[in-house]
Amino acid sequence: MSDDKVQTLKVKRSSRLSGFYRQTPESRRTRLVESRWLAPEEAEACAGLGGFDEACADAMVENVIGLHGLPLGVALNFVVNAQDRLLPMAVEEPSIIAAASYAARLCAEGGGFSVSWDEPITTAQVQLLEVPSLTAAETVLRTRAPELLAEANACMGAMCARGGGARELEVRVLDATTLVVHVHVDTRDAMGANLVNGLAERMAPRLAALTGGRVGLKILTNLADRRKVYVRTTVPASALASEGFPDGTAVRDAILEAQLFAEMDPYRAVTHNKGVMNGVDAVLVACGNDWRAVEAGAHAYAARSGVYRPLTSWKQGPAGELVGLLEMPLATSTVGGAARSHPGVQRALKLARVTSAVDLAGVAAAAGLATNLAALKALSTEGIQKGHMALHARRVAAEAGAQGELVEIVAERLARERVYRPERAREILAEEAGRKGTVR
Ligand SMILES: CC(C)(COP(=O)([O-])OP(=O)([O-])OC[C@H]1O[C@@H](n2cnc3c(N)ncnc32)[C@H](O)[C@@H]1OP(=O)([O-])[O-])[C@@H](O)C(=O)NCCC(=O)NCCSC(=O)C[C@@](C)(O)CC(=O)[O-]
Ligand SMILES: NC(=O)C1=CN([C@@H]2O[C@H](COP(=O)(O)OP(=O)(O)OC[C@H]3O[C@@H](n4cnc5c(N)ncnc54)[C@H](O)[C@@H]3O)[C@@H](O)[C@H]2O)C=CC1
Repeated sequence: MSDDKVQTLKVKRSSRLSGFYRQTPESRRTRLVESRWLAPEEAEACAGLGGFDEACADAMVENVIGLHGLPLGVALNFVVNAQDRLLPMAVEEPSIIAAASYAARLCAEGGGFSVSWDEPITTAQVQLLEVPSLTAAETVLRTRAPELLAEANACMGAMCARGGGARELEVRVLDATTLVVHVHVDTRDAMGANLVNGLAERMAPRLAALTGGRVGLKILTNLADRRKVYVRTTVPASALASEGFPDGTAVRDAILEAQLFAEMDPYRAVTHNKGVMNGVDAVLVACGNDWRAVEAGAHAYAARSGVYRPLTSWKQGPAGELVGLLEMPLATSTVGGAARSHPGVQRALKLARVTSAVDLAGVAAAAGLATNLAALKALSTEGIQKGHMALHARRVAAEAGAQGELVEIVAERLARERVYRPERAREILAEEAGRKGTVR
């Protein structure tokens, strides 16, 4: 066994880092080193732009004129499949990381998150138009499927050697003369977009020759419904009690009502799902994944019945507990894409102890179930404004010109007054700066 593995077994890292949010970024990094989540040099490398520079950026996209930063935080308290995890989150919106950490703490009281997943299948679509006989085309494709899959695998030896490869060929009829051929490929730790797009282009002429059709588009589908992730969590009703809401069962019932609202009304379901994507996207962005692909797939999946529905479901369990489930397509990667070219991505994956693409999908989905729970709990009790705006107040204070400890002082006063206007922030700042004799 490697030294690293022995170390991992000896040191059980906790994701509960009490008081973390009251620390400075620098002392938080030190804390991650002390608690053995990061090596000292990794923690140091997180500072600033984390080693991301113009040369990296210029190699990544086109027409680069500079860099664009986002805050990188960590969500605490996650226990996923009985293992403590810290989740890196890159996001511009205040209160999401706090919400994820808060809900993960509630879920930890019921044992955390149980996560499972499908094989990492990415699907290529080859469109065939003007097919003379759909019946004959379907028959020939089904008969030749083993041979076509073998040919597909012959052009991706390295992927097959990793345990991936083409798994199934599916034929779908779109109209009287149009077929689409799906090639389902296990792409292991890659999202697999470039791989299956290349495969679709290679296979298309042969598919056209076999069916007599004309080749149309050749591209993956982002409705990755063969690549789903499943998360379950349980929160004891007693854990839901909070200041001003001492009856946890009443909070649970209010969350169940909120769930019903989302099930009955697509206008509400969209916002409900935005609360899920708050957590999912923040983890995906930190880990350099294609969140647009995941977003597109998630919403198509939410509407698969013909009506847009919530991605999560909250129910009452047999012992009165709150049981939450999330099922969604989640095509992730730990190789390829930005993983190669962005130094922060490798660090984020390491901090989260991500072992594979499906593992990343599992923790991102756990984050999504958590942010959904936090939002529903806030909405069902004190309302979203109190917690969210209290954190938003820090941004208002900073925008008004507050620096250092004055950010917290001004933000606290804004939150107490429940007024978040920039002019009020400037007034408070002038008072506080005057009181401290501080030049801002
Ligand atoms: C914001 C909280 C967590 C406060 O909630 P609270 O009850 O005031 O928190 P607390 O002081 O009791 O602390 C509980 C834990 O929360 C975390 N926490 C607490 N404060 C911080 C902080 N400053 N920074 C980092 N973490 C924080 C931290 O983990 C802490 O545990 P501790 O470490 O003390 O043991 C709560 O009000 C909440 O979850 N609100 C929901 C916020 C939210 O969903 N924001 C997203 C923006 S709104 C939106 O986009 C989605 C929405 C709402 O439209 C979706 C929908 O409609 O369904
Ligand atoms: N509609 C969409 O979603 C589209 C997305 N894209 C973009 O394509 C990129 C993702 O495509 P990929 O093919 O995943 O990336 P990629 O082209 O960087 O390929 C990843 C490669 O890594 C190699 N690899 C090394 N170790 C591996 C392992 N353990 N498991 C699997 N592969 C391993 C394989 O050769 C694999 O093909 C993203 O940047 C995405 O934004 C591109 C076109 C369309």
